Amino acid sequence: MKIAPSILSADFAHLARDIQTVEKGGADYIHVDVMDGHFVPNITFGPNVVSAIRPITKLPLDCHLMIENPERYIADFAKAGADILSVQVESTPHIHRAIQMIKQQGVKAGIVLNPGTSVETVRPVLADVDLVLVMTVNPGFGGQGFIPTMVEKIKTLASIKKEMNLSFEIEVDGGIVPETAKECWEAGATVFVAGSYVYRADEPAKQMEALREAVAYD
Ligand SMILES: O=C(CO)[C@H](O)[C@H](O)COP(=O)(O)O
Ligand SMILES: [Fe+2]
Repeated sequence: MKIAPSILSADFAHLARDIQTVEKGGADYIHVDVMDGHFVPNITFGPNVVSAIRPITKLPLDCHLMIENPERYIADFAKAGADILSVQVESTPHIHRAIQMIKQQGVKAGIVLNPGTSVETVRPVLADVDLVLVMTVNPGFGGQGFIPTMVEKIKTLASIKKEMNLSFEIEVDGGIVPETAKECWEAGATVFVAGSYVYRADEPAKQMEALREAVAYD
């Protein structure tokens, strides 16, 4: 499994410290939640913050764009140092074009499905992406409860992936704790975003270890 701590739950006054803590603790990616106050009712980081944190970690920056018409900012985020750029399929009428724009920047391309968006919607572009992120909460805020019906959706996606012989990662985001991580892993998820579970604790490294253990012993 890969663990991607979300800096949405970090202490913004000590972002460098909090990123380095999870890097030392064995994180695989740093998950950066970009929110514009339109697509979701919250505002967070822009490309300037991505370029500021780029030099302080070797980990890939996994940027989750929750912004309307993300095409406008793909080049900016790529130049800022994003390694994976994932766009919400509901945020643009031109998801295929957005994916191509991300790839032209030499960055890994991901697509994100809100809880109410079906996997069938993205079947025509699955062969073009490196990652599919299944939102397991409604996007906008950290600390929300996992939506249990998303497990079935992950299973459906994993079965289409197998049927089409594709190799994209299946990422889950929202309400990830050991119990939900285990369910998502068994359903076929491979990358686990965790914000509040990792950061709202005294020892983020121990939290990540607990996620790995939940998956290891089934
Ligand atoms: O995309 C997100 C919210 O829109 C965050 O990545 C997600 O909510 C992580 O937070 P938590 O693990 O606390 O649920
Ligand atoms: Fe996210």
